[in-house]
Order: sequence, then C-alpha cells, then structure tokens
Amino acid sequence: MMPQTTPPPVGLCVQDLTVRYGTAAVLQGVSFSVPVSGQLIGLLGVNGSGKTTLLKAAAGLLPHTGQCLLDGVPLESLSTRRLAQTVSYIPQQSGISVSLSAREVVLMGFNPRLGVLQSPTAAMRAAADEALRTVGLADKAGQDYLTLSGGEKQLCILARTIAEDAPLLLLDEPDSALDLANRSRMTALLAQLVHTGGKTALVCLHDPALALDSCDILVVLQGGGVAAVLHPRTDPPAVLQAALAAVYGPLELLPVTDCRGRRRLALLPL
Ligand SMILES: Nc1ncnc2c1ncn2[C@@H]1O[C@H](COP(=O)(O)OP(=O)(O)OP(=O)(O)O)[C@@H](O)[C@H]1O
Repeated sequence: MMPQTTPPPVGLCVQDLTVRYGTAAVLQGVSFSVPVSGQLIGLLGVNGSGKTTLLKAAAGLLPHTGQCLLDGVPLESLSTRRLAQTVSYIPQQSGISVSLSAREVVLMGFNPRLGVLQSPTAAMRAAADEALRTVGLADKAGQDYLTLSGGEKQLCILARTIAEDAPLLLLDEPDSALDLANRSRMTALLAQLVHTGGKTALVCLHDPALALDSCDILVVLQGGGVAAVLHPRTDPPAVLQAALAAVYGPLELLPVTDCRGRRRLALLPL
C-alpha cells in the first residue's frame, strides 16, 4: 500500500493577529484563512479600521503576536532576505525621494534576487521594460520617477511588483491616484497576475464596488477584528449587502448584466 502523504497547506492564513500601538490594540485576535492560492483578496473597512496595520504586520514591519502563514510557512520565521523574496509590500506612498528613472525603480524589484554589488542582468532589464509596457508606461521608462504624475507613480510601482514576482503581494490602496480606466486596468492586471501565477494578493481598497467587481474574496475589518469574509462571486447579493451595510451604512446592491453579458453588482449608497 502506498504511504499516505498530506499535501502541504496552500494559501494565506492569518492566525490570532494582535497589533498594539503603545497600549492600544488596533487589531485584536484577527483570524482568517484563504486556503487556496491564486486569489485576489480585498481588505475592506472604514478609515482607521486597521487595514494598513494588518498589511504592515504581515510584511514584518510591525511587532505583533499571532502569525501570518503563506502556504503553511509562518512569515515570522523567515530571514530578512527570504521575507523580501516572499512578500512584495507596496505602501500608500512609495517613499522614493531620490532621482531615479522609472526603469530603475522597476529594476529595484529584482534586488531581493541579486547579491551584494550584483547588477541587474540583460534579461532583468528586458523584463523591467516589459512590465512598464504592461502597465502602459513604455514611453516613460527613461523619465525621472519623481516627475511622474501620482497615478503614473502608482502604475510604475505596480510594474515593479510585476517584476518582483513574489508569491505574496500586500498592496495598500494601489488605486488611490488612478483614473477610472486605470483603476479597472490595475485590478484586472492584479487579478491576472495572481490567477495565472498562483500568487496571493491582499489589497486594501476603499471602494467596495471596485472590490466586489474585482476580488475573489473580501475580508472586512471592524472594531479591531474581522466583521465578515465574503465571496462576491458566489454569496447571494442580500448577504453581501447586509455585511457591507453593517460597516459602511445603508446601501443597496443591485444585480445587473453589463453590455458584455457579465453579471455584476451595482452599489448604491442610500
Ligand atoms: N504609529 C501609530 N501610532 C499610534 N496609532 C497609530 C499608528 N498608526 C496607526 N495608528 C492608529 O491605528 C488605527 C488604524 O490605522 P490604520 O492606518 O491601520 O487604518 P486604515 O484602516 O488603514 O485607515 P485608512 O483607511 O484611513 O487608511 C488608527 O486609529 C490610527 O490612528
């Protein structure tokens, strides 16, 4: 008889995560699990509900208790270099304040894979240009990052994330400066990236309508904990509406069919 082997766990699991600033616990015992890889997970909640705090803790930037496991491996157990290869964290502000071309910013995505004093290879340079082309910035590759518009900066950082090719993406409001077309384009690119690459992405979004439209799973934070875990493609609209209204106030979700025949949900604040 063949010996029984247990397949390794996959996906993202946040277990009993507590984060304090001083004595105040902003997140208290947060737990949720998405035991499937290749998922775009939207992180929702009102201002101050702890979305950024959760991403920073998962990225190893804030002391915390509890664990964040990716494919069964606690991120807390990884060395700094291994963590950088595993997690691509994109804060609200890039923090880049020195003069670098857009191409050089994208090339920074390869740093976790390069040794000390090692320069990016020709293949990495080609991949960086391809990533810029993917986000629609091919013509800006040589432009100083600091002179890009706010939305172009976000697209450039998205290109860096594509180049980085980490299995876990933690993105804090990556759409905040994007216009309508680029917001849809950004979420479509992220969905493609995670679905085809078997990655996991946890994305803070402020617009529940965009999150419903683009994410596979939604984790809603409230009062320091998880108020709901939602599945926009399969949960009944009434369930989604009740869960979102409990956090954001009165709203109505209307099932509609768009001109391409796709079933979607329109969100109306009341
Ligand atoms: N360094 C800090 N020191 C003390 N309190 C902090 C610190 N950083 C965040 N907080 C507090 O923690 C809470 C959660 O902040 P956080 O930035 O995680 O929320 P958020 O959900 O991302 O908010 P937003 O949607 O407004 O970006 C807020 O009440 C905030 O004031």
